[in-house]
Amino acid sequence: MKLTLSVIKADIGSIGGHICPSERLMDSVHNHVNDQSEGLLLDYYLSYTGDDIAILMTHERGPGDEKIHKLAWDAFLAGTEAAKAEGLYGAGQDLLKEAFSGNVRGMGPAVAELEFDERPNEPFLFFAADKTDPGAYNLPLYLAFADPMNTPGLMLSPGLAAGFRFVIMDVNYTEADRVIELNAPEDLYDIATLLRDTERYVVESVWSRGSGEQAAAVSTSRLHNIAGKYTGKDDPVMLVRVQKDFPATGEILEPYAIGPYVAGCMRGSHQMPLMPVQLNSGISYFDGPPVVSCAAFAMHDGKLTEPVDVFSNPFWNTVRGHVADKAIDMRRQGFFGAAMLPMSELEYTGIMKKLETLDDRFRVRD
Ligand SMILES: O=C(COP(=O)(O)O)[C@@H](O)[C@H](O)[C@H](O)COP(=O)(O)O
Repeated sequence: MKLTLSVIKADIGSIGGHICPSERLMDSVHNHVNDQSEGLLLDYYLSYTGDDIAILMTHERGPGDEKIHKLAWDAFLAGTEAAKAEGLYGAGQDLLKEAFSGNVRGMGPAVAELEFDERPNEPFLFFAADKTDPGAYNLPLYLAFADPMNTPGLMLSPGLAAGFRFVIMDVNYTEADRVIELNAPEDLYDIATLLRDTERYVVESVWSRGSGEQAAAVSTSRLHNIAGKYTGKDDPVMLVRVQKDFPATGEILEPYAIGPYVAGCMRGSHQMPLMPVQLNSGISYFDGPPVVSCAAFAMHDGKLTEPVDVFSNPFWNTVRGHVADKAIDMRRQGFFGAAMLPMSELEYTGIMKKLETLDDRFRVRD
């Protein structure tokens, strides 16, 4: 029987603006998952990153399973009630549809799922980001799975020698899922050509070409495609299997030391550096900076070990310092130039209305 790892996350309310869920909210989601897990889940783990709550679940029911997705949806509904009772900001924000219809995809919550035959030892990483969108993982995944400057395993390990297949989604296409499959290393320049455009092309999954096994799964939902207006950034989750036929944990983590500029932060409309943070960290400076957390696990027969908080290692304090410096530098230029996203990507419609009004006031000189 294959095992499935499902992570489903949502922003359903926060203390003090969009910064962090309350204890009562976390408890209500936890209680619901705990009460409903029997006979469905092998194990689960709950955490938050910024104001997003993620439910990581292990089970044998395969990706997209109605009962698993409903369990998470109902847990978020229970949490929303707790959020309303406490007057939290944005209660139920990511639950964009009235009624559950078989699967949370397209309903607001973000989903990433992996199905595999469990190895005798099964190490994997669970990433969660806030105040940014799924394109934030493009660079770390490219470097970890396709660049020997980052991942010496591509040169040194026979298990990685055949390279990796990237499945990339065009997230601006709203009619259906539009994807392309490209192979590293042969298609490297084509992969780079797409992944540089983080707002349109997003890595959905990565596969080992040697074993055929799936290495990574990323949530690719775009909330504004579902809601038709800004309802918060997409705040992506990701699962990555590591070691042996996959990159080592350290090779997956190395790119996060760059603190690359990503879309998001204040009002989802800025370019700010991505800060690796500890598990269960809130948001602060300029509704940001965009943050990413990572929990490392091992599992056996679907039972999870305790999480290891990889970005709590002292090494990452220096990185956080660099990222904070980059963030403050960028904020010095306010709305100017690269500090804000291009007009087409601005998450608030107010500026578009303003431009229309100003357009009427333009006149062509004789
Ligand atoms: O990006 C933000 C929230 O994102 P999130 O929902 O947490 O993904 C914030 O910067 C808000 O846009 C900002 O605080 C204004 O919020 P509103 O007053 O419009 O709710």
